[in-house]
Amino acid sequence: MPKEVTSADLYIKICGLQTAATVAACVDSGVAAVGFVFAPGSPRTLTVERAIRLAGEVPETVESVGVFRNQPIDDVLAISNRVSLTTIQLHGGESLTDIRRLHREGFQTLKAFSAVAYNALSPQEKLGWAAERVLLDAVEPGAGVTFDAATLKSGALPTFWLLAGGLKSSNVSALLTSLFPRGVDVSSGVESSRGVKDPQLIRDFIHAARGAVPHGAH
Ligand SMILES: O=C(O)c1ccccc1N[C@@H]1O[C@H](COP(=O)(O)O)[C@@H](O)[C@H]1O
Repeated sequence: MPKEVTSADLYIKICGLQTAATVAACVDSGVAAVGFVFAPGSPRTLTVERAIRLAGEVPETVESVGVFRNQPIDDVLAISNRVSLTTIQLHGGESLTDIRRLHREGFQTLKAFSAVAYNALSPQEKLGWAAERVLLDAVEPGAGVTFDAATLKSGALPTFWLLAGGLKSSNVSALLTSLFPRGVDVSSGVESSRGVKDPQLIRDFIHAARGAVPHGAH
């Protein structure tokens, strides 16, 4: 996190939402982004029809993010347009060329890498991603598993990067003040059981994350 990031501009994304109540808990708490999972095989995967209804509850000031993994870019674009998403998060082997196409189509992007995969990029490859919004995660996204975050301390990181992977209200503060990402993304850590989001756990997480950084006026 650039050291000047304050509680007002810390980017907090809550992912895997499936109900109007949890969307409202996020929006009312002033998150930067809410995530809807379209990658198949997750307990959080929702239908396009339900996502359209939920995205309709998200104000323009909050990013509506679709989460995809190794799906054809034409399909990603079709879903994103139907749901009126603002942002596309990609968790597979998608390339910078794919990212640039999504930008040309008017979407913001988040490109996820496992920390292991990101660390294994060459300096030239890291340079290619340096200006993109990148999310650094554990190897299995959405599993609530942490990774050795110290491995991120030695190499070059993009200007805008988010930390994800096993975050919860009890560990987010220490990780924010140790790694200084631009923000955080959480799914499992705000669930009462796998795939089931809890509005109070969402509020607790946001409170804990904001408490870790200097106070800033909204
Ligand atoms: O949440 C999912 O099920 C999911 C499925 C496929 C790709 C990404 C997914 N979620 C992303 O996983 C990370 C961290 O999740 P967790 O907090 O460790 O459970 C986050 O970036 C979600 O957007």
